[in-house]
Amino acid sequence: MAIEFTKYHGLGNDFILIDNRSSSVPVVTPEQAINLCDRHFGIGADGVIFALPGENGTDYTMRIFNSDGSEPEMCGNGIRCLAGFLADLEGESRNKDSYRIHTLGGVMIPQILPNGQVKVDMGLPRLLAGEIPTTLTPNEEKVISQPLEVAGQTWDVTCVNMGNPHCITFVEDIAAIELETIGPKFEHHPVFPQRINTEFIQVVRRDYLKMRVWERGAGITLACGTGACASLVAGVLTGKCDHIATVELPGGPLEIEWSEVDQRVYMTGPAEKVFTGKL
Ligand SMILES: N[C@@H](CCC[C@H](N)C(=O)O)C(=O)O
Repeated sequence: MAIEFTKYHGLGNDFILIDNRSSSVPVVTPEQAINLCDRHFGIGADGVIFALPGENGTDYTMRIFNSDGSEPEMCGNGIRCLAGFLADLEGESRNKDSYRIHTLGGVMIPQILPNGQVKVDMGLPRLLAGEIPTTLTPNEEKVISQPLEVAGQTWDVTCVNMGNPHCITFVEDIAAIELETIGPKFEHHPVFPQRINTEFIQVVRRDYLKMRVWERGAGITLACGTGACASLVAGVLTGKCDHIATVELPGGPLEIEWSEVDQRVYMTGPAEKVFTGKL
């Protein structure tokens, strides 16, 4: 069976998008996703994203496999790409600029703006240790500026769940972090039973953060949307940044707001179509 796909990226965080609207079961297995994501022997991507029929009254469902075949609950850059993909699939029959998307991390609402950027209502951040999940503190407590031993060093970490789990550390200079060495040690640390995405943040100004990320199931990526949202929330919780800030990633900037009105997090950034193909 031939399967059509479209390659998209959000700030260099790249995905293979598949039209899966006629079935609730992804047409590609996690093992096949690993091969498709391979940058030498496959198409090359950080993950495979499926546009499935909506559940619980939503317009569509998004599922995603990481490049290691694991299934995360949410993907920020991916959901912007999905919005662009759905708009393309709907073509002239499209009658709205925003979608309610069911994900394993909750309902997300991407809106395609007149300038082509996509603004996503990412919902409420979850902060309790049991919601991250982490065993760093008791289940009902927040993990804000807690010490964590990783690779013989004590790191000051804050944990935020944006649909998926994140552990954020503020540092003087993100360039000095040996991400490929330390990233896997955070990801597989026993205090994170579902593994973790790890962000290192340098505060340039209260409204400008620089970020590098080691993603669970994908390693170093050029950008992570949920990670940028989680990092801004961590910055507010630790008094380091404002509620609205630009987060600069290796692939480019995202605009993030943790609304003081409705406490929801909003992310705005690009979604770029690269090419289409057939498997
Ligand atoms: N790059 C994504 C996050 C993808 C999922 C992540 N690797 C996980 O396992 O949670 C983003 O833009 O949010």
